[in-house]
Amino acid sequence: AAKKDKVSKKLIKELAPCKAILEDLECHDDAWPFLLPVNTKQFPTYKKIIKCPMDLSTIKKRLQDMYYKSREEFCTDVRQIFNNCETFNEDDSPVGKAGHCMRQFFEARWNDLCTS
Ligand SMILES: Cc1ncccc1N[C@@H](C)c1ccc2c(c1)OCCO2
Repeated sequence: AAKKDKVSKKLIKELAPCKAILEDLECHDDAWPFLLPVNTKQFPTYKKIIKCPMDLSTIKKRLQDMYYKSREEFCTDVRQIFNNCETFNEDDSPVGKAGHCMRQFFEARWNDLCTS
């Protein structure tokens, strides 16, 4: 039991900063395209083109459900949002530009975390 407690304490320590980063992403001016899963009725080709849909509300739920076993798993899901955005949207489209801006914001926050 002691070993397990050590692991879960480490995990809470690791994932607490991820929750803070997620909250900052959610309230960013350019977060609007990424707050909820892309509506595949509104974008019928999305499901065909994007194999791993991801959005901020899904990541929030996964954090709450203790789905992530490490900080890296959280980071991979966030990057999935921006990779999907680049695949589906033109760079100079409103959504494409928002994706590049949000990715830059995230990677800077992620670096702070990893160098803190
Ligand atoms: C991130 C993303 N990638 C591809 C397609 C959509 C989206 N986001 C949705 C919310 C979205 C983004 C932009 C919209 C929209 C919905 O509905 C209509 C007008 O513009």
